[in-house]
Amino acid sequence: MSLPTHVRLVEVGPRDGLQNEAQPISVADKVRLVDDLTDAGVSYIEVGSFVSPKWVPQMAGSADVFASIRQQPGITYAALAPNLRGFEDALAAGVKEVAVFAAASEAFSQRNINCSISESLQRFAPIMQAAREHGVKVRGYISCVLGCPYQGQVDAEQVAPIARELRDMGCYEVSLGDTIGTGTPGATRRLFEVVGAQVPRAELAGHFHDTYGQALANVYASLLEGINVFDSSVAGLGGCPYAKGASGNVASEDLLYLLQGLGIETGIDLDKLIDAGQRISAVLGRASGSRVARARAAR
Ligand SMILES: CC(C)(COP(=O)([O-])OP(=O)([O-])OC[C@H]1O[C@@H](n2cnc3c(N)ncnc32)[C@H](O)[C@@H]1OP(=O)([O-])[O-])[C@@H](O)C(=O)NCCC(=O)NCCSC(=O)C[C@@](C)(O)CC(=O)[O-]
Repeated sequence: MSLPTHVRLVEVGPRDGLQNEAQPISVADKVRLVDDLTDAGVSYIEVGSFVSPKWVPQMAGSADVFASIRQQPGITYAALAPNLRGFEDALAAGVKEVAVFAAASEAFSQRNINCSISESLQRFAPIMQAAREHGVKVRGYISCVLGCPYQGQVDAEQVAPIARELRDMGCYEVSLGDTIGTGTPGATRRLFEVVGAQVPRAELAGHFHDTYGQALANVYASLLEGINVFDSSVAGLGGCPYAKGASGNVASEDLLYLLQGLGIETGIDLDKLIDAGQRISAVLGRASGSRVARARAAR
């Protein structure tokens, strides 16, 4: 398969990246991060989550963040919604696109959203209905597609029917999440072969955490499978509160560097993206998780 000429990056740093941070991060710092990403030319930014603050305290101020970010036309500013309550809160905050999140492993589903996989899909049904009524687009996530922190191995055959169900319910795209980063390029290719037989590849995205250092290789394997949308996190921020030891997503700067090297367009300015990552890393008081950003800083 030939490589695409254009890839869409879904920047999840402000949500997936920050949700696991123990230290308080001010609304102003979150707003600054989103605005910096807008200025860098990112076309899709996941800004926050309308989840229970008891479960994920760091996302509690998401409505305040939405109220203060500088929204530019043509850019999607999205949020997670686990249930109808979350969807309604997102709607009240002016959110135009939400993401629902399921898991490929029963154990992870219970730890993350306190219900079984099938119950989670039932919970999404009223969200899909309300979203249709309000003209809100819905993206779907599936976690643990290449391994689960509680159950271990997850087969692609477990992922495919959930992806198909999310699509049938009305998700315009389903992002397959390697939550604990154990996936390898071989397993990634097989995953997209199996899931791609049930859901068109143009409606699938890759979401790779870099815990085992495989994320960029998995992106490349996905490109070879015809996948054109990837989630990433500026400065490699992140980890999942319900996957102990999981590190951040593939760093957006490193992903962009890879894509630029392949001649693939994204519309994003690498220097500005690096600046955005350096600024939030300074707020967090640690070095950027992006190797490209660190290499540039050392020059
Ligand atoms: C789904 C629930 C709410 C179920 O949690 P529950 O305890 O079963 O829910 P409940 O309906 O029994 O409600 C319990 C309390 O939460 C409140 N509540 C209920 N819903 C909401 C809401 N939407 N917003 C705010 N508050 C809410 C509700 O009002 C009540 O408050 P109380 O009466 O105790 O004061 C909970 O488990 C939850 O919020 N989980 C979120 C977990 C999460 O955000 N995980 C991280 C995101 S997923 C991820 O990172 C993976 C991904 C997407 O990146 C891909 C990958 O890497 O794999």
